[in-house]
Amino acid sequence: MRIYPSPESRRPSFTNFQMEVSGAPILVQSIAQKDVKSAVPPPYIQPPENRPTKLANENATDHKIPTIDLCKDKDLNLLREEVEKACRYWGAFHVINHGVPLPLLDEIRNAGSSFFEDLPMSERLRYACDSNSPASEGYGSRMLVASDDAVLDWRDYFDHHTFPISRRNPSRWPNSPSNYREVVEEYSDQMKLLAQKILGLISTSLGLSSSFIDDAMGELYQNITISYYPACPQPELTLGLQSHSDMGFITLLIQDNVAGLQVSKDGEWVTVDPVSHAILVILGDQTEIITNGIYKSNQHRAITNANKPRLSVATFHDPAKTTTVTPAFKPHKYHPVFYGDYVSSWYTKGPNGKRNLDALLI
Ligand SMILES: O=C(O)CCC(=O)C(=O)O
Ligand SMILES: [Fe+2]
Repeated sequence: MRIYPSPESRRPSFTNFQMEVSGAPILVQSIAQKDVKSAVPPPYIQPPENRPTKLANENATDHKIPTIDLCKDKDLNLLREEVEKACRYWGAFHVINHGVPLPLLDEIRNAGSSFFEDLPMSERLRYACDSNSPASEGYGSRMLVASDDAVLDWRDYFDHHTFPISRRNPSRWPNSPSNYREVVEEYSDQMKLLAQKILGLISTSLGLSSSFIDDAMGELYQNITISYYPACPQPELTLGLQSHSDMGFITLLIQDNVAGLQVSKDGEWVTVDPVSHAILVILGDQTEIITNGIYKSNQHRAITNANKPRLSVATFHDPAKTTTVTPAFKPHKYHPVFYGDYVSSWYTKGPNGKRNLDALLI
């Protein structure tokens, strides 16, 4: 459980800090570039119990996250068994031979790094998201809006709304490099296909029909978030992204060659080695609910490092806010969840590990 500092020892709130530095939107990139060379500002300092105890890799166990080969001629029973094991024991796994063209993985990583590294800040700010509404599209840094006391993540991001097609408006995305919008659209379509394939495997691995989860999800809502973690002068005090599980059904994530993503396994943090051609599948909270807890959503976080910036691309697959998700097996271990309420609660309270999901346990 997170221990909040007593009021007297509280760090300056984000709002005060914001005023101190001129009222402009606060992006970690601008802080990392000019204001801070040797110390991070107080709003980014994690309480001691949340700090990474040692730096990159050193505190990770030698567990390795499972890798599942999705090659076409694979025996279907073997494939389901591998999926079952990975979902039951990890809630996250790499897939290879996934059918997504490999050059596309590099193209979206390159498009992202070009936005964060090649464009001047004034240009990037033309795409600033609305920092007063959660999950708004565009360039931003702050994930949560409700609490001024939340410790801030050492991360900036660009969020794209990609499905349903009615939400997709490429003119709101950068157009440099010149293929940026095209790459994001193509990547979005490919991720949707892969997510549906994997949700089918997850369903059949539990004896459900292959369209069971897809049908329960209803209209698919997909967001693509490119996260950029600038090098951080004090990685031992900060997190790139605090510990959380993803809210929806399934997240497909790729990273660059800088390690930083850690998944929780049996109470320990395990660093996910970057594998450039692999895609990481992360089970979200709705998958835990619909499988009645047979499969657990994966708790994960990102750490920072002092030497290099890091980039990841996460593609989230969620139900509509009007959808209710109910466990597929009885007796139910979770209350049915009205997804819109779940999202509001997540953004109001913050993730803090898996507390929002724990609140639904019967
Ligand atoms: O950057 C990463 O590797 C993790 C990103 C993530 O967990 C998220 O955006 O939900
Ligand atoms: Fe996540």
